[in-house]
Amino acid sequence: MKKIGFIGYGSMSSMLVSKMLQHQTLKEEQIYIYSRSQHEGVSRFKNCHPAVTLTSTADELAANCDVVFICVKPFDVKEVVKGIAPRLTSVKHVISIAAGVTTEQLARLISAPVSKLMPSVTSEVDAGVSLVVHHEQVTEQQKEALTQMLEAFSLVKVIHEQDLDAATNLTGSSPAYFSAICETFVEATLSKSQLRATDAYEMVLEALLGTAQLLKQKQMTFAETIDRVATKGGITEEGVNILQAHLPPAFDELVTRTLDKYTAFQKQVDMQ
Ligand SMILES: NC(=O)C1=CN([C@@H]2O[C@H](COP(=O)(O)OP(=O)(O)OC[C@H]3O[C@@H](n4cnc5c(N)ncnc54)[C@H](OP(=O)(O)O)[C@@H]3O)[C@@H](O)[C@H]2O)C=CC1
Ligand SMILES: O=C(O)[C@@H]1CCC=N1
Repeated sequence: MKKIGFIGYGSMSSMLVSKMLQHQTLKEEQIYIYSRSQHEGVSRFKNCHPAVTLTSTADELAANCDVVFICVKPFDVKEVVKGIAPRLTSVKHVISIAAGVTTEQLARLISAPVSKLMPSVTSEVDAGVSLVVHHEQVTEQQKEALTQMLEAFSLVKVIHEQDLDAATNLTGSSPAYFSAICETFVEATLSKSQLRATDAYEMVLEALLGTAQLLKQKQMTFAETIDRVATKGGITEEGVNILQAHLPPAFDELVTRTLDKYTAFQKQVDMQ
């Protein structure tokens, strides 16, 4: 039975561990966690899952585990990985979830094959996409094992690293973008109506869910959905026209600025 370790027990790693346990893709006995701060969430998790091993150092975790997930913030990755590099030999598999740190940057530090995973907070409700990139030397068995760990609670897409940052905008980041759009939409509506905020929130939430279900279950395209709702010469058409006029520059800037930030992160990691 392979031992699977998680370095860092924050928002994403706690979600990944809980989901893997819930869907029984991992057993408690297989799981090792190293939490630098050993915060309350870690002890609560250990109380619920007594067979999980909490290690007192990252080195102890790396020495014991076959697969090591690096779940720390981008600028902490290098320090963590350098500290355990001698343990990350060619028989192990290292999986980093840090945005803006490439597999190549990690491969330069260790002998173990490296993959990158971009999870999504939407996997908390068994939805969303897990983006995966494999560097050279990751074996077919390791690729398959990672897919199996993730596919119970997400759609797994294995892609080329050159597209990872752009794809992350559509997956891992988009719940924040959709929320920002809905928040603005609700605020504008509230400023011109007597609706209660809670009702407006509920209305937009149900509409959002329904739209996603329509698109998915009926396999409707975005254009078809717009056509079904925006009657020619009607009211919605007016709203769609406004969005189609104003959104392209906003999204163009969003994509440009976020991709530039990934590049800046990579450069900063190189300089560390
Ligand atoms: N939030 C999201 O939706 C997504 C996040 N990501 C990536 O996931 C990574 C983690 O993000 P997220 O979970 O949101 O962030 P959190 O701040 O919730 O978690 C980061 C964790 O890193 C740990 N940590 C920091 N420094 C060290 C260190 N030197 N040694 C050991 N552990 C350390 C801390 O864990 P502890 O206190 O347990 O030591 C902390 O909880 C980031 O790199 C981010 O780019 C990727 C896709 C989506
Ligand atoms: O915002 C971030 O840095 C990470 C990457 C994807 C989602 N959250």
